[in-house]
Amino acid sequence: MKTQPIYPFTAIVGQEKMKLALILNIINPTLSGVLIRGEKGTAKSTAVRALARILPAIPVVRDCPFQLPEGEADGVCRECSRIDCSRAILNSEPVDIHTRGIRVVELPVGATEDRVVGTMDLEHALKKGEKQVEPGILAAAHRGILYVDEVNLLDDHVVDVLLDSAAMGVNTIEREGVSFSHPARFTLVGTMNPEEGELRPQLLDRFGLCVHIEGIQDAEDRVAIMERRAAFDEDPESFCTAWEAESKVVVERIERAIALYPKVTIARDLLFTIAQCCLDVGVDGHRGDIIILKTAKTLAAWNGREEVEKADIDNAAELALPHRVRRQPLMEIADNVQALKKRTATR
Ligand SMILES: Nc1ncnc2c1ncn2[C@@H]1O[C@H](COP(=O)(O)OP(=O)(O)OP(=O)(O)O)[C@@H](O)[C@H]1O
Repeated sequence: MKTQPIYPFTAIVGQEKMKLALILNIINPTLSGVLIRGEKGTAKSTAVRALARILPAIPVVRDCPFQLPEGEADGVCRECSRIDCSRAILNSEPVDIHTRGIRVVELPVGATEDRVVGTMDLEHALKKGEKQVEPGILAAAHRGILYVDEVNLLDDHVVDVLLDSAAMGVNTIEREGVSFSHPARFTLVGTMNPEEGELRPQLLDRFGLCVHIEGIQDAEDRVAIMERRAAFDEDPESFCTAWEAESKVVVERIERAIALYPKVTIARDLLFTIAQCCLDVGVDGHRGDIIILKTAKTLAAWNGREEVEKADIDNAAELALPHRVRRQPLMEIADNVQALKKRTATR
């Protein structure tokens, strides 16, 4: 089946911070996702779909509702009696593996906890002694990107479940003491317009990175957006071909960074720099410190280095701190660390 052309990632004008936050989460999925706060129509969903499109394809057992590759399959398949392929895997029969692109799964507005987590048919379990599982959105999102538009309008409990899975990489479906777990490792991207209500600080804190996004103010760049979009709509295939070489450069850089990340080191005095930065802006808890450290290492890898520099910490703090700072009621979330420091100094 021919895939629909998607507006290319590299053709997105500006919005560098958002693009970088997305890329860093692809390189290092333990960054626990990105929250994109701000205006509508600023290429948020375009960027996510476009990034997924250029990432290397992955092997998946055909029709597996848990998106498993063959090697990861056994543990889950033993209990996934509903699916024919699991029997084949357990009997060491050949299974049909296919290669497909990274998926972007969108969480529908008003999704319930059952829809997100999945459900189990208890009657079937009691009668037949087999777990009959109805996989949820977290199963569909495994090894892909979960895009949650207007995350601030979701039920708090559902957001909690999403953030738990994003942090632990596992989802557990539980009914009356019967439980079923499956891997659920995905890049979580939440978007929200703060004018429509804030997320609770406890939930904000669990998004690894946060970027503020607004419409581009430069007239020339706005013209570039119009021209590029018009060119894409007129002839999507030629437009994508024209941007292919640039996309390849980004993908190769991501692949090099993924390979380099485990080798990245940081000098101990820079850990003190991170700790002091978090103390200066008044962060609750320690997630901020830990995420700055991981982000700084990921930035070093993205920049082709095996050692973290002070600039990586400054850039990481811009992405990891704005949503983690203690605020007074009705105070807006600051979008840069300088503003945070100033605010703390005048308290
Ligand atoms: N910086 C940009 N570069 C290229 N195209 C852009 C840019 N900003 C917006 N667009 C274009 O504007 C349109 C809206 O973008 P998109 O749907 O990605 O916005 P969004 O931020 O996801 O909006 P919403 O919050 O309403 O879901 C698309 O046609 C997209 O190509």
